[in-house]
Amino acid sequence: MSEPALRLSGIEKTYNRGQTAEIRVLRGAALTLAPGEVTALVAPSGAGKSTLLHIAGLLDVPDAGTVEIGGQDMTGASDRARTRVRRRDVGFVYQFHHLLPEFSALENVALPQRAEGTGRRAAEARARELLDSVGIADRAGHRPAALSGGEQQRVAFCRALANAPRVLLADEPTGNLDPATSDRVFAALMTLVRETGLAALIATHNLELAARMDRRLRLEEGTVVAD
Ligand SMILES: Nc1ncnc2c1ncn2[C@@H]1O[C@H](COP(=O)(O)OP(=O)(O)OP(=O)(O)O)[C@@H](O)[C@H]1O
Repeated sequence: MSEPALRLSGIEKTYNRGQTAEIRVLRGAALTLAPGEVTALVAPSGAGKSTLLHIAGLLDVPDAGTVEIGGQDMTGASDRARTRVRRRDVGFVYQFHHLLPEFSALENVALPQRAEGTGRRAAEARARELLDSVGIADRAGHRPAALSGGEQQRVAFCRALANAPRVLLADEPTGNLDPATSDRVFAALMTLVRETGLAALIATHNLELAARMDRRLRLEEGTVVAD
């Protein structure tokens, strides 16, 4: 088997450690994502899926356990190394899109590529292609404030994929979308996954969507179990 795109093992995370309000969110959570596979992460609200996604995406550090991305163990890596791997290998779609308000949709999608040294024309051409794949090429010149919630979500999705990451981590990426648009975004994702060997972990409450993914995992009492 090829090397996992992402491997988490023994992940522990407690908020407010040592205080009376201590919350032990992750208790030995573990999962492995293979390239070219879309995995659903289903969890009730508050179960810790955002915490797990942030740790997997190197935005937060666990109290214990290891995070490997593309076979590289990130435990104890410097902030600089974590930032480099995050930018190059991880795409993130957040629940709230975090688009930059002063830039157009096209620029928002092109920026991560520019940060990695891609020239403007090439970055914008790819951005346009991605926006087209989710049906919003005609909105490329609009700023986020002039886009609907669902359009913003699609821009965020394109931005996450702009640098052709190894791993896509998404928190309710189709939450604001109507069923037809959600299908379209999901189809675009599946095409990319099959074409590029991207590994995707998609947190969702939508069981119908989860049923269409390759694999389903559940976050339960701080551990990850197969559904
Ligand atoms: N920075 C923090 N400090 C203290 N507690 C936190 C912090 N972040 C999250 N928590 C708590 O940890 C638990 C898990 O939070 P998390 O955001 O990971 O849940 P979630 O499964 O993503 O929830 P939702 O589906 O509602 O977004 C919750 O009880 C939350 O209140």
